[in-house]
Amino acid sequence: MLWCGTVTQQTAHKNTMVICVLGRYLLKSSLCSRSWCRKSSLYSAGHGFQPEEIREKLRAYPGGAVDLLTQGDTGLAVLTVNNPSRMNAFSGAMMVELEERVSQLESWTQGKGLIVRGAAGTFCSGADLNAVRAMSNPQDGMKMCMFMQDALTRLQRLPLVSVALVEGRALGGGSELSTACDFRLMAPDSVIQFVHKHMGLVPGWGGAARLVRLVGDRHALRLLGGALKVDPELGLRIGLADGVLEEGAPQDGDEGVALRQAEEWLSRYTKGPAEVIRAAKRVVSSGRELPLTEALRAEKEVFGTVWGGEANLRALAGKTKHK
Ligand SMILES: CC[C@H](C(=O)O)C(=O)SCCNC(=O)CCNC(=O)[C@H](O)C(C)(C)COP(=O)(O)OP(=O)(O)OC[C@H]1O[C@@H](n2cnc3c(N)ncnc32)[C@H](O)[C@@H]1OP(=O)(O)O
Repeated sequence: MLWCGTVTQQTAHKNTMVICVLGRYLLKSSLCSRSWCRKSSLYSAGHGFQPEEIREKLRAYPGGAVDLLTQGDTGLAVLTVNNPSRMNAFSGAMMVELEERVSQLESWTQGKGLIVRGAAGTFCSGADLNAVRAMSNPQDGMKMCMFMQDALTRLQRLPLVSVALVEGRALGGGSELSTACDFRLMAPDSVIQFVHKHMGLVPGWGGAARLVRLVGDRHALRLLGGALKVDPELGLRIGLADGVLEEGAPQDGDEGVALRQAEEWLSRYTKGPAEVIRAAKRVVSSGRELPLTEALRAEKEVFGTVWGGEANLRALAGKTKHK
């Protein structure tokens, strides 16, 4: 790794800038050599995880879509679970599309923030029960479980600040999807409910592991054991919700109101150079997932990608005090 030292002369400054940019490029390319952040899967063939075989099986259950809109000017993206006739339940084909959208976002190097929402004013009612019935044998269930755990873990690890915009209901797998985002914003009348118990199940898309980390083991056990309906007040109290949208439901079906509120909320945490915002998410991800020593080493590597970087040098050259 090239060290980007401080410089005194203007010419040296330019050379150092070039060296720093090159050094950071070399660092970034090595940064995600660590399994925890690169696009590798949680599972391997040894676990019976054959992604292409599973995709083919899931595509046999069509319906709905997972739409993605990226905004180059703001660095914000909106991912919409779109199956309104089924309360945005995930068909098998939508599970495959979700993974495809996550892959697109993994390649979006200028991305800073992500809003995950549902169409038609409701979030997501989990897996499509018709698909669930058709895949109820243990082998298919395990394959769907590994596929969705992998896709949602990769979504959570994106170097973008993500927020679930929860309107209406987030049930079952829908509640699990909300936990794969960094934050959750809830509409005043919305509900997050881990209904799995009523299905004779427990979460299978990674929602239990993430819920314990979000709210602690005791609240997690209450939500799973009791299939409790989490409204915004309870969500804020236990730390599952990070904000509540203002009253004043969308007028005349203007779904945009909630989305605009979510964009404004998220922009507080994504304003600034993309490389800095993405680095912030990376160091938090490593702190969230790794043992301390490894997290410190990962932090050092990420720090090296911004130390002496354009944003850093610009800030150092500037005279502005930070409010
Ligand atoms: C690991 C994930 C886990 C798993 O895969 O094991 C799951 O996520 S399993 C699924 C867990 N989700 C549920 O159990 C929710 C089931 N749905 C409901 O409880 C209700 O539909 C509700 C509360 C979402 C909405 O109720 P409401 O009365 O407002 O509307 P309807 O029930 O009439 O629903 C409208 C329409 O949508 C269909 N629908 C809703 N949810 C699903 C779903 N998960 N899969 C398939 N279809 C769903 C519902 O059948 C209605 O269709 P219609 O043709 O009009 O009967």
